[in-house]
Amino acid sequence: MKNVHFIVNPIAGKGDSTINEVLLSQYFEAKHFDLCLKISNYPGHATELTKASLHEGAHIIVACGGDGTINEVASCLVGTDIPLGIIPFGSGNGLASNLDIPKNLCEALVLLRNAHMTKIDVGRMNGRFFFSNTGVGFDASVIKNYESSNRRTLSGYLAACITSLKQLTKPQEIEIKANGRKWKTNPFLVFVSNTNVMGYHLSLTPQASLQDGLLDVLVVTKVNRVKMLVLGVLLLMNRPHLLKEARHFQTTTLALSSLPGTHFDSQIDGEFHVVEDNTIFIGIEKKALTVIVPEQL
Ligand SMILES: Nc1ncnc2c1ncn2[C@@H]1O[C@H](COP(=O)(O)OP(=O)(O)OP(=O)(O)O)[C@@H](O)[C@H]1O
Repeated sequence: MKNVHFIVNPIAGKGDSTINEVLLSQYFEAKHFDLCLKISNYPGHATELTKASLHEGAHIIVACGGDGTINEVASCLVGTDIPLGIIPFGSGNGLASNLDIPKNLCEALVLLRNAHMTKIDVGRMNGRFFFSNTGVGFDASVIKNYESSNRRTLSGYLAACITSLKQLTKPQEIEIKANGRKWKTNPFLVFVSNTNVMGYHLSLTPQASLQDGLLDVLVVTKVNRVKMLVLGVLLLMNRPHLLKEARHFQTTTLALSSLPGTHFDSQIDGEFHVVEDNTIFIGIEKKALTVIVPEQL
């Protein structure tokens, strides 16, 4: 008998998920599977529910939501043998897109039932895990505006980009250390990714792989508004690295530091996060999470 626990974020995406016990029982026969469906009632609740599921002996834990919900659930599974299942109910669904997990609920349930597994890398930013991406600068500002707009759609995301452009101030100078080198720059954004999609099928790092043990980093130095528009167009074409001011590299560690007394606004897997410090250390844990994926992956 396999215990499969589903943790559902009811507000993810359009907030219209139709998952229920009756539907699940059509895919998971009662003689082989013991199912448990839990609903997240507030931010952070999915983490508490996942920890409880681990104590209750779950064999598989399924995050039903977007990258934020996956982050809350998967952070409890890193380094364990308990596989993460994903039902992509989110808006952007960066990790699910990279893993080719279908958005269609029935197809995603068939995939879970087949339970083909693989291991993926996990990013860590100052002790917090990320599975898709993290970033500072313009990227964090967009997520801050996106969250406050309460419109978790592509048009809401684009509107947040425009608001962030209007609010743009002179970027602070930071020091970046990676691959044994260090340099100072005033970046428009520093984006660090484990996945080749950041959400909505858009990508700042189309060459990234979930299984190469490397972080893909895109640093865009100070740019004027025209260049920002060019970056926006290149982003829509998934070719942001073609911008002259964009520098892409791969690394296993990355350290960012700003002047003493300052702090970083960041985003982790699409959720706004204030780093109460002037240093950020980002690393990668190779193949530290087991995930249920399509057989051909
Ligand atoms: N009942 C709830 N009410 C309000 N917020 C919740 C609730 N349950 C979870 N959350 C929070 O909702 C946030 C957004 O969830 P999630 O990222 O899964 O959806 P999304 O933003 O639509 O998808 P994506 O990140 O893929 O764009 C998460 O930060 C999570 O902490």
